[in-house]
Amino acid sequence: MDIEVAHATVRFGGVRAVDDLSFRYAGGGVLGLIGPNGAGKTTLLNVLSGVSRLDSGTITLSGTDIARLGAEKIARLGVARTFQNLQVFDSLSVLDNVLVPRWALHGRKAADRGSGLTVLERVGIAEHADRLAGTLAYGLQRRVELARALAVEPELLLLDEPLAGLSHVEGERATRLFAELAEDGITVVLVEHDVRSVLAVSNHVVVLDHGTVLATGTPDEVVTDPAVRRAYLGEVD
Ligand SMILES: Nc1ncnc2c1ncn2[C@@H]1O[C@H](COP(=O)(O)OP(=O)(O)OP(=O)(O)O)[C@@H](O)[C@H]1O
Repeated sequence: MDIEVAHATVRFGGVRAVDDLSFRYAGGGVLGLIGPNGAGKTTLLNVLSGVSRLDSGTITLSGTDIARLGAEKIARLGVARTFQNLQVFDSLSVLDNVLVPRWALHGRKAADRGSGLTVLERVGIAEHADRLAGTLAYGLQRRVELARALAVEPELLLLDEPLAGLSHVEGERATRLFAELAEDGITVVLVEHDVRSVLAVSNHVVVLDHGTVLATGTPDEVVTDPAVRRAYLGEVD
């Protein structure tokens, strides 16, 4: 899914969380979004998914201007996301956690057990289908959350800090899965503090700072960018 952000601005009182931000991504693969704390990464995901509104500017997804659409209409365009803090229904089974969003978006017929199990298999938790989601270990709950997002069969998948709290092994497994999802044709936008993992899996990286683009390019290009090295490593020219 092609993403075009043009002069996007989101204000919170006096703070410009996103400040006249513009970039274009042709879609497919993994777009890594990195930047220091408070750079505006989550706010950008929020406007891409309709959780927050732009104050000015436009965001176009494969030709559709979403700036004034609500979250449900954006979801119907094929956009799904995960959150920094887990969004899992603790008291529902793992299977029902994926069937609820399928039913909500695609209707009752799309919410049969078999289709739910297919999604759970994709993230490797089908064996836990009938357990209450809240009883699973944290790393597995993260996978339930990812399964909930995949359940609606998105074209664009927005991941906010999906590796936070995972062990090294779980993180590597998750990163491999993101690459596979991209190979399946889903455009993945990855916001993540673990820069090494972002650089390893992304085709293209946008580095944000103070709500605007500090650098953009391939992983190799951004790591050698002097502005990025200054922002991250405190290096001087
Ligand atoms: N709801 C809000 N109300 C007020 N200020 C906010 C709100 N949400 C974000 N901000 C401010 O906007 C700026 C960008 O925040 P945002 O959470 O988008 O950054 P981030 O890059 O995701 O940061 P982090 O890496 O710490 O999650 C910060 O200065 C933040 O304090």
